[in-house]
Amino acid sequence: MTQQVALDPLLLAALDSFAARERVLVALDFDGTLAPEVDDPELARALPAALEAMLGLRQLPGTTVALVSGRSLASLAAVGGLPDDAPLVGSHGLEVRFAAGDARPAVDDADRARVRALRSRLQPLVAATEGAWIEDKPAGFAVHTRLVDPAAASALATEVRALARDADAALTVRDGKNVVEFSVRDATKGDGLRALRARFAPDAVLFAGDDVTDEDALAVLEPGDVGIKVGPAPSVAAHRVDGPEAMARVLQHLASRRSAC
Ligand SMILES: O=P(O)(O)OC[C@H]1O[C@H](O[C@H]2O[C@H](CO)[C@@H](O)[C@H](O)[C@H]2O)[C@H](O)[C@@H](O)[C@@H]1O
Repeated sequence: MTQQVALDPLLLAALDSFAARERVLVALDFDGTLAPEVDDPELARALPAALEAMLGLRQLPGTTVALVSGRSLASLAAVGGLPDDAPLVGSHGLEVRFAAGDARPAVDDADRARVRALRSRLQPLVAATEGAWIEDKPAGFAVHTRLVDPAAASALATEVRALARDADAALTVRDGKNVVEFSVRDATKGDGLRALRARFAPDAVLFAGDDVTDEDALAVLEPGDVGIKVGPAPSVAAHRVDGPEAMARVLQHLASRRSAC
């Protein structure tokens, strides 16, 4: 199926140049980029072709494959499909794991107290909205509205944003796909990608993502890097693909070219 997706010639040329670099970092958003969207985040998985290509790339010399997600590190590790030693960035850049077991606590007791206080203020509103639910993360939580009637979802998003601002003016608030996220820390995926670049010292980085928060990572790419927007939304990325199936095709092409170098 993914073999039939045609990729733009300019993207193919960029992938071929990237594949020939000695040390590369392939850093990928998860939901909406590798994994099609589903109602239950715990059931999201990368498309098999994408996972196979990532696992193949990991075996090649000078090649680091990392996931960079808004999910908590624990959630990303659970659904990501990569081995335990794969680098992961969770919580939109806040939680960083370079290798198995080296993740440091991302929050302290004061952060946890702020999260608890905020959650207790917002929880009754969420509980009163059919289909809405809260996903907990180390530095905050996400209010999911995917299964909520659209008008009610919009009203809930407005209400929880206003209540949260009133409760804690220093919060970071992010809008995602059918989700509003609150964090007591303000890291971004750009911070996460910078940390990966500093640790693995690649000659070039490829980053792909579909959502607004992925723009922070795309914005810190450098000359010679490859940025790919997944989907139709506005982006600073130089390249674009339609969705996860086309992204799987990108990874297959890259794995094939790099293994031939
Ligand atoms: O940065 P990402 O890897 O793209 O993660 C962003 C958020 O993804 C998850 O929520 C989204 O995907 C769910 C599964 O497809 C979907 O049900 C939900 O509507 C989407 O918003 C995840 O649950 C969040 O924690 C991530 O921040």
